[in-house]
Amino acid sequence: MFSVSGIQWRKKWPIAPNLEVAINVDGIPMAQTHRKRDFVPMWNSLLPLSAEGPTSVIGLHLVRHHTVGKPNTCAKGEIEIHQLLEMCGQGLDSKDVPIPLNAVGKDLEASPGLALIVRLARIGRDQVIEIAIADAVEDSAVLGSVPTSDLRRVTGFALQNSDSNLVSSLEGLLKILTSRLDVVVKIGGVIAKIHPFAELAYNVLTSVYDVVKKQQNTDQSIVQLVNTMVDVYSFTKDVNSLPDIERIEGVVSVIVQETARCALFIREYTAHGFAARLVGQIISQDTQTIQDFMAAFDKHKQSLDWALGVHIAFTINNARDIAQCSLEVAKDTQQLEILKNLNPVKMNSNRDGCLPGTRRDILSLIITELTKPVSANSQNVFWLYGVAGAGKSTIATSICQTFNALGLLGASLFFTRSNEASSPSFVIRTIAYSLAKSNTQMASEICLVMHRHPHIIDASIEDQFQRLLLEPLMNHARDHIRGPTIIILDALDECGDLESRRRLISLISNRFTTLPLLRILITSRPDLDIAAAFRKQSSIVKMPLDIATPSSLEDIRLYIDAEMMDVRQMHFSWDLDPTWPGEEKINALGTLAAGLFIWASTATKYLRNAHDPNDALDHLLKKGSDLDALYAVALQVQNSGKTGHLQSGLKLV
Ligand SMILES: Nc1ncnc2c1ncn2[C@@H]1O[C@H](COP(=O)(O)OP(=O)(O)OP(=O)(O)O)[C@@H](O)[C@H]1O
Repeated sequence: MFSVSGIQWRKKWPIAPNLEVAINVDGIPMAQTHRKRDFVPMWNSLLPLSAEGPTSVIGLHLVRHHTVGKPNTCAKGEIEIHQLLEMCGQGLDSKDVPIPLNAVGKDLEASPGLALIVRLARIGRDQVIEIAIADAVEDSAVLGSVPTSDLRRVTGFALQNSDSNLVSSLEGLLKILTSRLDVVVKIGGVIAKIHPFAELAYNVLTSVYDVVKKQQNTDQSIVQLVNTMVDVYSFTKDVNSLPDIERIEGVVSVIVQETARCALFIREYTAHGFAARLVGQIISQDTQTIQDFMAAFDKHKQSLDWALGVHIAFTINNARDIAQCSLEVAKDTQQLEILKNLNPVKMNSNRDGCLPGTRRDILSLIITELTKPVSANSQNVFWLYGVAGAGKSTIATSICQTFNALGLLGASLFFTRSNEASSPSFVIRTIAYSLAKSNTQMASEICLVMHRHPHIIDASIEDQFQRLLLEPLMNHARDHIRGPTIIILDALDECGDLESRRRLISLISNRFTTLPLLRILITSRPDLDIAAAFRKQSSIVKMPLDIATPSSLEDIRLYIDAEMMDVRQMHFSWDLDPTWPGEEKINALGTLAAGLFIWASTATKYLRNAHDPNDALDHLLKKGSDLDALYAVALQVQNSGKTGHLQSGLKLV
């Protein structure tokens, strides 16, 4: 057991220094306590030591870790084993013993009372395991998120399987990591941009935990990786005392995104990777990936320590940059030149995603579905359908942003009727081009196809599908067991017309389900041709976007409430009350919207652009929920010359 007595810091720190005790025996490093952020730390750790004999010297260093830079020893002491045994009473139920320390450097006052308090314990191997694991899950229990029965079960498991220390320690580490992530999921309840990633990482790691429990073998490298993540998440222990969580929001959000990506990797690795490694297929690539993740987490830890310890605004590469770092990009310029011959079109979304805090359930459901482990017979096409203006494209935009940040986005095509590029004939080759751009293996495969079939872009879309997508993906999948790559096709009903998209719809419903590695999210209105083709296909997962659910109605209310801030700002000269137009009227508008975001967005645009916001609001409430009536009110005001900005809003509708 370790604590420290007589500690007097020379400086006043804004937060407690990060301390550990490092122990060596005869100069050989033996063990260290976990790091503790406390002005007077109590580690309470059990540290197994072994020594040559009674004259071996135990060296103890009190080490301070910094937010940046190397750790330094701030006090040290030493004692011979036989002295320690005498002081402790031969180790049987021994008493606390102070080992005097000398202050080193400028951190601590030299004080005669400065000492590490230790106690000897003589224990068996099983007890070592039991204590180590109980110690490991203690943190989770402190967080209140792990029931005691779980604690006992983990310990029990370790004892029964004391030959497979590695597995049990990975299991214990995963348990801590998920309980720490649970804290972050709860923080994500407040900071919406963290939430989807934290929830994804939590769900995936929980499933890894279930797999690991059953495995007899695992890799030391994965144990180290999870250990590194556990270390990064130590900040969750201080959540209640953190000065203000917003200050570290940027760093935490990057960490959580990295964790989600890493969790997906670990799941693939533990589920499929082990068998593949046995036949020696992907070992070097995985080793590199694990090292990259460890390096990234170390970097994030430094950023976090920096943000926690130094009270300055901290700017970090945005998530996109981080994702791009590990994305395999087709760098070969020659390859890029060949790929350009695919004549891809740009159909990116330039709109905003969901207002933070809205659409949580459906976003979480879609993310979970899209990230399920890839297996030969899993469903891989997901169709989100709903009436006009329900909010499908906004959801697709959020999903696109999420997977782009995770580095898992293969292609995204946002069709719009007014854009000539929204033609079925461009779809397959644009997907192929995007996939090639994001993955070097796919780039090589597709370039090979283009070399063999120089006129492939003039071929039928069925041929293009076979040669540019199916065959390259099959070849690619044989050698690379990796997480899913996401393809998004938004507003399929706006891609061409009934006649021109007939073959594309048939291709999607009959052949896309055979594509390995890809997960495809399609959104559309339930137009007859699309509904008829997808309805009968059991391998397509159908997700209705129901506008009448309580959560949809609550989301709209949240949205209107948020938009009113803009309306008040726009009409600052009216000196509106900060709560204008009041809860009752916001609820009335929410009821009129009846789950249709397009109604809410048109109505709030109308209020923003009106001359007299009170007058406009009364008009709106009188006219009821009919969209036509809403447009009529809007046009009436515009024709009377009271607004000059409304037309653009109406065009959008
Ligand atoms: N979760 C949301 N948060 C903020 N705004 C939203 C949200 N959902 C929808 N909106 C707003 O409502 C408008 C309509 O939404 P969206 O275009 O996503 O609907 P849609 O179902 O795709 O419609 P359509 O079928 O006509 O394409 C958008 O312009 C957007 O401003």
